[in-house]
Amino acid sequence: MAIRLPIQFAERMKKMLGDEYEQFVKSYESAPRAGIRVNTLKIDPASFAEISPFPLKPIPWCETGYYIPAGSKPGLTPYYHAGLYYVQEPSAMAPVELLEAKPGDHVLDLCAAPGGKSTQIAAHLKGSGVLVTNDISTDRTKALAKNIEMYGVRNAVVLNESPERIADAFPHYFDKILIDAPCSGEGMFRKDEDMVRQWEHHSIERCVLMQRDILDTAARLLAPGGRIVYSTCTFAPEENEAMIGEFLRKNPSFRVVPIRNVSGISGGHPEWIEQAAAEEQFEGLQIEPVSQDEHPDLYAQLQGTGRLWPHLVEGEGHFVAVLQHDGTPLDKPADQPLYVHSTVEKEAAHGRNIKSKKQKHNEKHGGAKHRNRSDQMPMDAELVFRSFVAEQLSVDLPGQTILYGEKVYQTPTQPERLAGLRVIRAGWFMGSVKNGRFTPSQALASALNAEEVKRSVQLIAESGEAVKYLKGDTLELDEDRLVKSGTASPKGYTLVTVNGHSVGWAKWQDGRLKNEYPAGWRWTSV
Ligand SMILES: C[S@@+](CC[C@H](N)C(=O)[O-])C[C@H]1O[C@@H](n2cnc3c(N)ncnc32)[C@H](O)[C@@H]1O
Repeated sequence: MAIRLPIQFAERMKKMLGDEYEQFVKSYESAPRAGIRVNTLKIDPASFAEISPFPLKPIPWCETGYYIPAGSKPGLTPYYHAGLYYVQEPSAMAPVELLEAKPGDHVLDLCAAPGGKSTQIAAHLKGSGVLVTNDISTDRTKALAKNIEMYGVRNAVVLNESPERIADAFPHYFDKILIDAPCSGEGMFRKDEDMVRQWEHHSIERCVLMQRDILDTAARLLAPGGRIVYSTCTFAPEENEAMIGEFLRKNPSFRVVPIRNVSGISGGHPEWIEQAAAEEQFEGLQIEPVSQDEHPDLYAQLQGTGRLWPHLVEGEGHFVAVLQHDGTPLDKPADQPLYVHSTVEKEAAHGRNIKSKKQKHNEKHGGAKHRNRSDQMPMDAELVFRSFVAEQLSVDLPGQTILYGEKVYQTPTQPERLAGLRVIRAGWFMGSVKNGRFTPSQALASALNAEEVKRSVQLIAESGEAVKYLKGDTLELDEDRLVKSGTASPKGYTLVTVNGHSVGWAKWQDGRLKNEYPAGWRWTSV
């Protein structure tokens, strides 16, 4: 066998799987399956298939997901830098498909870093509605923010918070909540052998306590009639069926939506809770077994949760449960006065608004849904930003414009909700105003397309010039390569695209394209 599985894990899996165990353990002899998910915010799957650097084979449970051959190096192509796809473990693509987020929804991804599932949710929202994406780890939130920006998401707020503090600021606000819970990671053994070594330290008990807290808090964040999808990449029933059983007992206004007819997804196993409880595996965790005789309805619901197995599908393994609220009133109305934390964080304290003409008109004439208590953004900063937009862009900016320090954002939510929270991105980051000048951000470039700017230049992936740009080089470039709208001068910020897909900014002058691609984003391999 290629991987030495922890003995305790192997013994437990043998008891759980019985005759199927041999097949399960054999799956560890083959290589993990690699997958990508096409970013439909930037390209449709059929158009991507025409330019894909590797052969694509559809993943049955995700319309935009594809297997790619082992050893494909998907992180080393200009299209990766253009955010045309996300490299994602295939079974991890299932939960978001079951969340059924649609344009206009308010969606929360509570445990989101590094952003695989958040970028998938954003694709379902198609730029409309609100995505609040959060992770408790400060370090991992940096990767989350970068991925949100690389994938061209315009309607996301990125937080680095505890679920409790988000629940204080957004009580019963979300139509859909994803909990991709921290877990003991048993489904990661084949992909990352380090996870085998870490398994002993990632005790199931510790994970159960975290998962319980997160699930309890999610119920305070959901709007009546909303949906929670809970997922893990582990096989332990304590973290899966037992966790959902406990949640349903505490929250009778929720029911499991059975996962049926989704190719590759098998049913949940409530009998494993009883089996494990009988063997006292739950000592100290206070998880009650679910018996088919005594709790037939709960038992049947847990059978409707889903499992992806490495010996049954091409993927590493996942658990997923869809929890639907019945719409009865929850404890607090969704539009109750906003809670404002007493310790307002430095950045949030500086959150000030630039009001659009429409917002100002609404406020004057009493038509605004929401009045802002923050200070007005200084007129000079507003003018600087607005004149950049007028001179350089041809786009309707979504949401409300706000200033955090020097940084300008278009936020999809009410800025007051963010006061006191650790905000990593208050919305789509436009750029910074400093000394009377506006510098556009990388996030602005990666979410725009060539039709939305006054000046763009197309670099060709196959010619090598795209890689040169991505490495930070200055390019020699004739003026006639610039695509300008109307009477725009050739000088100034130019959107750089790779075969038509935006990657960053540059400035053209006298036959040279000065590189504005940020150092932290550059292509570093030779
Ligand atoms: C399985 S990973 C998430 C992977 C991510 N959903 C994706 O698709 O890229 C679980 C994440 O939960 C975060 N986490 C752990 N405890 C948390 C908590 N109490 N609240 C929010 N996030 C938490 C961890 O930092 C980790 O990034």
